[in-house]
Amino acid sequence: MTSPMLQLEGVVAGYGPTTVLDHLSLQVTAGERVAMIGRNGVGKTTALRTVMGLVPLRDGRIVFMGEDIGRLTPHQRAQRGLGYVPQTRDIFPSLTVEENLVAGLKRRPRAALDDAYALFPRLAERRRNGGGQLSGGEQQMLSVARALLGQPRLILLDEPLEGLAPLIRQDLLRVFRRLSDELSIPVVIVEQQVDEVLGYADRALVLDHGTVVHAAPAAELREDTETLERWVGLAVH
Ligand SMILES: Nc1ncnc2c1ncn2[C@@H]1O[C@H](COP(=O)(O)OP(=O)(O)OP(=O)(O)O)[C@@H](O)[C@H]1O
Repeated sequence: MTSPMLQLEGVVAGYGPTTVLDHLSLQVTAGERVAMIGRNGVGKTTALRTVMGLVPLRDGRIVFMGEDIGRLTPHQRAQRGLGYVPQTRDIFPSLTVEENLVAGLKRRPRAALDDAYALFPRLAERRRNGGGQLSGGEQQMLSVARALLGQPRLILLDEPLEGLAPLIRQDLLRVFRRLSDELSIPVVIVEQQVDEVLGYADRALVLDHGTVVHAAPAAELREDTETLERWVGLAVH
């Protein structure tokens, strides 16, 4: 079996007196697309933020590419190859699309922008527009493109489809597919659009009270209305 790229073992984390992640364990292997679903407030965002070091680890281990990263700063984790696209769309509204991308280049040559534009032709068309003038879908594309300029080895996406029209959601999912299919970048995606994300992912993890309560191939879970109703509170068809 391929060794996991990312491994969480008994992760405990929370805010103040509240424990949100309660011995969360999961693994992600190379090129995989993993969906994380569950009701509101079960800890999905907290799980991604804890992997990035934005919420401190209280117990357990986080291992990335064989290294225990649980005490590293968010910046160090990003340097190790963890990419993160937060729910809040991480862009500068007062800068143009191109300036936003340049800010994400770090020390990479400017030619790397061509890769971003190839992946998102819409951003090439809008390169001189201000970030704040973009549609929600375009802002999400910019946020993802910026994260990719950091050359992540694994990318964490927090509700990237939220508030977007169906056609834009499909556009984004097509790009996310290329990440794993063509670039072998595994994707962990938290999403409320359960039907669409299960159509996209290989494997699904259902969270409740900060731990995995169900794990299955995504296609299988998509048909499993009983499990979805029980843990996610909705039927997808
Ligand atoms: N900064 C914070 N300070 C205190 N409590 C927080 C903070 N962020 C989240 N929480 C609480 O932690 C719990 C888990 O939140 P989290 O955002 O991880 O859940 P989620 O599964 O991502 O939910 P949603 O689907 O609504 O985004 C919730 O009860 C939430 O109110």
